[in-house]
Amino acid sequence: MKVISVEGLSFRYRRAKDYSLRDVSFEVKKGEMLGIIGPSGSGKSTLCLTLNGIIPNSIKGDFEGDVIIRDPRTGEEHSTRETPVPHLSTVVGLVLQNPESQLFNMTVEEEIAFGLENLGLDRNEILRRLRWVLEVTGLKGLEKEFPPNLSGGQQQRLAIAAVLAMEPSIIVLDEPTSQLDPVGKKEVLGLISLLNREHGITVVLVEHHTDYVLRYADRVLVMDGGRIILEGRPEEIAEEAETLKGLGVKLPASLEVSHELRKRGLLDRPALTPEELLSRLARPSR
Ligand SMILES: Nc1ncnc2c1ncn2[C@@H]1O[C@H](COP(=O)(O)OP(=O)(O)OP(=O)(O)O)[C@@H](O)[C@H]1O
Repeated sequence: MKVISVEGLSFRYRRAKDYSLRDVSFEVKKGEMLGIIGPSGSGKSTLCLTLNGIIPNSIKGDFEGDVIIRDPRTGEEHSTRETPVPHLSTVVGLVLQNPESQLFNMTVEEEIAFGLENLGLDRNEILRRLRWVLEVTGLKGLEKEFPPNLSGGQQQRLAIAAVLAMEPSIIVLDEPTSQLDPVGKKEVLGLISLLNREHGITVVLVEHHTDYVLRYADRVLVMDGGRIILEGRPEEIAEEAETLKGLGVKLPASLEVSHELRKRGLLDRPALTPEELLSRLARPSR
């Protein structure tokens, strides 16, 4: 079942000279993890903002085409142009780069409960969701903490927890690890995999870590100049190492090495992970 359908989407910010998105079309199926990569300024963040309706409802500009979100629980379809953002955010949750910009309550539990109180849920339902998200995001025991006192990884997990409490079926994350140290990155990427694999949440992930995207995403979009220039499974995208390098996208070390070996006729296809590269190099047929 398709949960996101983007059709002929173009967007130009108010007063901007150029379009930031140009005739973008793609679909996301229920339970998929879609990775989005591309150079800086290629339109990845703008695309994320269109998926929960912030563009064009709150950030206005010239908007053409359609973004349709289907709630797999009810089967209802929402055109983002015609649906208020608070309603869409119960189907599509959005997590941004900088966790601090998303946290504004005095304690972890208030941060998580905030959106739920606004939904008008009763106390028992709020407590049920609070317990669940604290457990899933590994923040149990930190309920009374002041969010700025948490580590970067914990803060970003809290931002994800607050989004998750709305029980969206889709989560869109725009470079959620870019402000984090290596430990924080690992925590957050681990949580995203868990949500996708164990909890069936559909994930759209913009991530500079191409190694993670190529390892875990089901499908990958590569953007440049507001357009989708490549779309495929990670193995297919890995075949385009030269194009990615030309765009300035940082390749995972295993892909970089296997690309060079392949150019010299020493490997028949690219390796997505160090484990794959090592096991193929150990075999006579590569
Ligand atoms: N609020 C805005 N007003 C006008 N132009 C904007 C605005 N936000 C982004 N842009 C422009 O839209 C284009 C796409 O930017 P966007 O932030 O979506 O790219 P990105 O791929 O997410 O980049 P990065 O990886 O650096 O976050 C850029 O040319 C950018 O300057």
